[in-house]
Amino acid sequence: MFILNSKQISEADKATISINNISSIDLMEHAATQCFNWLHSRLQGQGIKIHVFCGIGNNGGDGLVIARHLYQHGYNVSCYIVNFSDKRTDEFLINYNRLKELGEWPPIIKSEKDFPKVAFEDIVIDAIFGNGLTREPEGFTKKLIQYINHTRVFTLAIDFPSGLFSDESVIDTGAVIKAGHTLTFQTPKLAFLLPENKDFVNTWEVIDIGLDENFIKNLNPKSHYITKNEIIPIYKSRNKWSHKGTYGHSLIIGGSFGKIGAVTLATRAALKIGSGLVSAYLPKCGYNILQISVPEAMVEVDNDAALEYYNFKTKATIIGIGPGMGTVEKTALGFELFIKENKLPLVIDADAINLLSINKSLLKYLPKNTVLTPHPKELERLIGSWKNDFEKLEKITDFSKDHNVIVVLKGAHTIIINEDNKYINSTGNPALATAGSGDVLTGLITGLIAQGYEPINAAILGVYLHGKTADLALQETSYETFTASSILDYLSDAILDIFKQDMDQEKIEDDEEVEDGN
Ligand SMILES: NC(=O)C1=CN([C@@H]2O[C@H](COP(=O)(O)OP(=O)(O)OC[C@H]3O[C@@H](n4cnc5c(N)ncnc54)[C@H](OP(=O)(O)O)[C@@H]3O)[C@@H](O)[C@H]2O)[C@@H](O)CC1
Ligand SMILES: Nc1ncnc2c1ncn2[C@@H]1O[C@H](COP(=O)(O)OP(=O)(O)O)[C@@H](O)[C@H]1O
Ligand SMILES: [K+]
Repeated sequence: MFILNSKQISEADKATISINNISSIDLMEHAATQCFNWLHSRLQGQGIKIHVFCGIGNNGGDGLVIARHLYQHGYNVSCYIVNFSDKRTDEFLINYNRLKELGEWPPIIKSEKDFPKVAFEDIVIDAIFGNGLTREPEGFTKKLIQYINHTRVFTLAIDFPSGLFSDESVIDTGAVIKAGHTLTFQTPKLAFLLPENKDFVNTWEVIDIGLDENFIKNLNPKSHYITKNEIIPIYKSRNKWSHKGTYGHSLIIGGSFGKIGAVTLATRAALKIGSGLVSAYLPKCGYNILQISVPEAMVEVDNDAALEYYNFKTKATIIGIGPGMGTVEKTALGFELFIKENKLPLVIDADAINLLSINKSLLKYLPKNTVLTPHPKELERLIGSWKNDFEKLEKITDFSKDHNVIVVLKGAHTIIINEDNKYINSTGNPALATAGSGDVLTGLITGLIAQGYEPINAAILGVYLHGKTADLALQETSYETFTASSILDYLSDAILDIFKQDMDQEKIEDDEEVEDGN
């Protein structure tokens, strides 16, 4: 799924209206009716108090459509116009009149004294600002946003939590709605997927409002939200005549005394994702541990307690390096020589990233399309600090271009950056916040590259499956009891799930839905 920026959304709106011969007012009616249906199917006519706050642009227009449907269905609704400007859009005015024709005259909010009483147990619909936000809300509008947030009432945001920009950082964090849920139009917004906006964006879902898909594709958007639809074409099925040589040889390098588990987990992961052969190269102290816990793997050893010589004989297709490796001096020196001489594709994680951060002159030796998998702290050591999440993405993009590498920034929404392209993962949950889950990811990506996946596709697929295991597990286990090994227990389910069709939950409420039109 593409992620569009604010300008691209406006262009797609306009193009859809002219290409598909649909009027702007009908597009709004269709979009906002879907929001009403969403709420109606959940409330089923309950008498709960609903406050609809409408701005004076088209986001406000959506709010007016929703308010009209709510009135017509007998809900206990109050609608208000947040008069932050005397301008009005045509679509706003048409829907304002349609509401008045029902005998409902929304009061105008012009200052703090006009704020209505909102109780914790009510519902607020936030249709104040959407894609047309040009600057931070100020004055009484900002106060209203703070007032709504202060009540801690459940807030359903239409398109955007008001005050949030789609592709730039919020500076005044006191001027953004803290939405309980956001119904956003056509595509996810980059801002929803960044940790700095966690207080404003809770859960969200995309409402397909029928913008012209060909037009959107031709915009050539560089940001992608990775869901099952993007994974299906990446997945490679197996050929009847293939053999283990077809699926490559992964070599996992890492481990140090006390951290043999990290390299063991990565080795198991490379095997479990289907690498034809897997070898591990680790300090001698880990030999028995690895041979016993992963009997399918071959093992070569270095010095006793930490890597030093990197003199393995394995002829690998791909090397995954770093888990549990440590950064002691002799390991750092050996690593430097290894990187300078290595010609094989690499997946670089953990301490291998830390060693590159200490000695950045080594970056020029990395083969093109090397995959680096930092968590935020490792990233900071590598590229320096950032002022906000958008600057962080820019810095990673520059780093990716300068060094011809792919960066997998791990997090709640892991972001994969390959030059100008961003791929943001949709799967995963806090069950993955457990020791060793990053080591497993390294093994998965390595094992996929071994099988012939392009590094970028290996990163996208590996991250998606890694997250999916935790999502599937939560149907039968708790967050707490899920460990890094559980990722591998659920890996098969995650792969099989790629080809399962999801039931459309919303279909259940079909009977309740309102057709477009007033
Ligand atoms: N057919 C369509 O187009 C469809 C559109 N749809 C809906 O339209 C929404 C976009 O509508 P929109 O472009 O009218 O922008 P919106 O967010 O309502 O507000 C803009 C107004 O606010 C003003 N303003 C901005 N910042 C401000 C600030 N800090 N403080 C004060 N004022 C500020 C700005 O004025 P200006 O910046 O020019 O001063 C302008 O007057 C979109 O999110 C979706 O909900 C859907 O129905 C689908 C079909
Ligand atoms: N809240 C979360 N939601 C989704 N994924 C998460 C969450 N927390 C952690 N993860 C995932 O778990 C992994 C943790 O990796 P990392 O921090 O390197 O762990 P470790 O060093 O213990 O192996 C990453 O893939 C990350 O995306
Ligand atoms: K809004």
